[in-house]
Amino acid sequence: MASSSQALSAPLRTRAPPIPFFSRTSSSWFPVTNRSFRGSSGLFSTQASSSSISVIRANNPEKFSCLKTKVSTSANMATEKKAQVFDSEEALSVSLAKYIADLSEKFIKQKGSFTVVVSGGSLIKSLRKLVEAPYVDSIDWSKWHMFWVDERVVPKDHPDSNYLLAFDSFLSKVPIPPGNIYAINDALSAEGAADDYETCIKHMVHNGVISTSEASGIPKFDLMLLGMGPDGHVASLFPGHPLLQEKSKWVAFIKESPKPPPERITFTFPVINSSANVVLVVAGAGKAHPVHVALGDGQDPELLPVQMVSPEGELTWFLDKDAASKL
Ligand SMILES: O=C1O[C@H](COP(=O)(O)O)[C@@H](O)[C@H](O)[C@H]1O
Repeated sequence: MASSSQALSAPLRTRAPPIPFFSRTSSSWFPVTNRSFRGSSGLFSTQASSSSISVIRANNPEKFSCLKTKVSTSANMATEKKAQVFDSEEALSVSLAKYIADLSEKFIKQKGSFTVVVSGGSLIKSLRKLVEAPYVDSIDWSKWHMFWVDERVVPKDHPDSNYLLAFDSFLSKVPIPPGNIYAINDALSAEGAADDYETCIKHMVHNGVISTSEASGIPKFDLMLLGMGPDGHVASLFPGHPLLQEKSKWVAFIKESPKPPPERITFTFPVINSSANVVLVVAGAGKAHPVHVALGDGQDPELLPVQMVSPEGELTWFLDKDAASKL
């Protein structure tokens, strides 16, 4: 990475690996031109409606059931939602690790790299089986490129940092090259950090590490691993917030997050919905309502952000039985 040699200006725990920052002063940025943003197409339509749901009992005894939902997002486009429901969060994390390892192998074979976006929160704990045998040894970590769907604007050694959370339970246990870990620049303001991260993404698109959607030119990550809050928020996109409608920025900032800390940066729906694969990992009874609204016939007075997740590629839900209890 052009800027990977730039030293961290913020204090970091000594055990944290050096991570690249993306500065506007770098001479290596290449502006992405001739790329059109997707307009108000059905891909991030807010009016998704279920057309068919089938529930299949899976063979795996640890797996409670498998549910497939075909969701129409516009007259001519459809995203198939797949949901797997597990008896326990433990069983969920075992199956999630295999799912990710299989995708890693497929993309590395196809294109020589694997671009993975993670959220913060409980998702990170559900990745724990990936850093155990057999995956810790079988995955080609050197080909991984890791990004964040959202980050809190706090120093990297702050307990609220999504980077620190991922570092402690995941990054510190696998040999992803430090230059392939794209954390935000925590020395900047929220606005500055969002701009800087978008510039980083453009650079990675330009150098071919991140693919783009043929339809829109928007970055198309190989895998986006999302959590969801009890209010149905994903990334730092909260119910009723104007950022839900952001269509031109790839990375936006928020200074008044309803969930602390208030200052954050986040990928926007055009980027989330360009992904080749989105996985929504949700566990716990406290999240049963938004799951019911997004996948079943539950109602909410307002459109939940999670209902707007409708990627070009595949959307797969990993649920434990408590989160799926209202389905
Ligand atoms: O604040 C955030 O919350 C969501 C959901 O977190 P969870 O602990 O309820 O799973 C998370 O996905 C996001 O990355 C984070 O910044």
